[in-house]
Amino acid sequence: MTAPAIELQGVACTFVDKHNPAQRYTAVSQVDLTVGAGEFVSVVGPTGCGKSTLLNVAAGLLEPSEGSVRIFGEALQGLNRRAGYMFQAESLMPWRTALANVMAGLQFRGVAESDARAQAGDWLRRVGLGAFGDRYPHQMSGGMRKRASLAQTLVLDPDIILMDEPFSALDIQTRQLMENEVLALWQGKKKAVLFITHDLDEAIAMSDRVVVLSAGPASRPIGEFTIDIERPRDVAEVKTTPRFLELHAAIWDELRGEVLKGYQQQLQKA
Ligand SMILES: Nc1ncnc2c1ncn2[C@@H]1O[C@H](COP(=O)(O)OP(=O)(O)OP(=O)(O)O)[C@@H](O)[C@H]1O
Repeated sequence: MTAPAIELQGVACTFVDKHNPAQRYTAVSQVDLTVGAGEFVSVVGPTGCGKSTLLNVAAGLLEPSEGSVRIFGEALQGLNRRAGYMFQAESLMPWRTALANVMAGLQFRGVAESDARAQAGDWLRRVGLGAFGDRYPHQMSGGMRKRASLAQTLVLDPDIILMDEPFSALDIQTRQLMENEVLALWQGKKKAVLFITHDLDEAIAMSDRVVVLSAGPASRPIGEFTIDIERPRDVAEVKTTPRFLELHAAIWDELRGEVLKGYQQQLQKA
């Protein structure tokens, strides 16, 4: 049997309070989470519960205070070099064109310039930006910049893709286009995806499995749902199917109480 692409076991992350170093805050605790090779898993949960923390642990950007992280069966040490990331924030370098941005990762890896240029051009075409390689980020729309970021991530051919609310800044139509494009690309290559989102509709429409986190502190998975909706999917169409609505109701039932708790905590903090 192939080892899971990502396997978190008994993970806890405790932070020191910035304002009061004597205080500790345990964001997540007792987290077991796996993503199989080629599997698309979304994590949903109330605001501030620790979704990004878990993604950072899987990326090797944050060492957990407890527990273990295995990547394709091997203990993760330092950065996860089998993973590519796509975060909410802009990842493009403003002083580079779209093509130069997509080429950059390959060049850092020592790929010859002509080869890097050809591969980057190929990925720009695949994300619909073939004619825009010479544009700078400020000359592109938000959707185009996201496409370029996607090409920038996928050109490195990672076995694992980590996505933290990558489309949350986009308008709904552009967002649906991007979601469908990601699904089509994923369907072709079947990478393992760990996808963080606030949006339950998006999580269900995209994923093979949705994991629900409890409200913090010491947030942990409290529910796991297999999304048995056939593929290929169109994210807009799938939302009108009876099975989608059934799954949505079941997951929301689990999530609602936690969202309310998370909201109360935010109010108390404010
Ligand atoms: N480096 C850090 N130092 C201190 N506290 C941190 C640190 N990183 C995260 N936290 C705290 O851990 C908790 C979880 O944060 P995280 O960003 O993982 O949540 P999230 O679920 O991704 O949030 P959101 O839904 O708002 O994006 C929050 O209370 C946050 O303030």
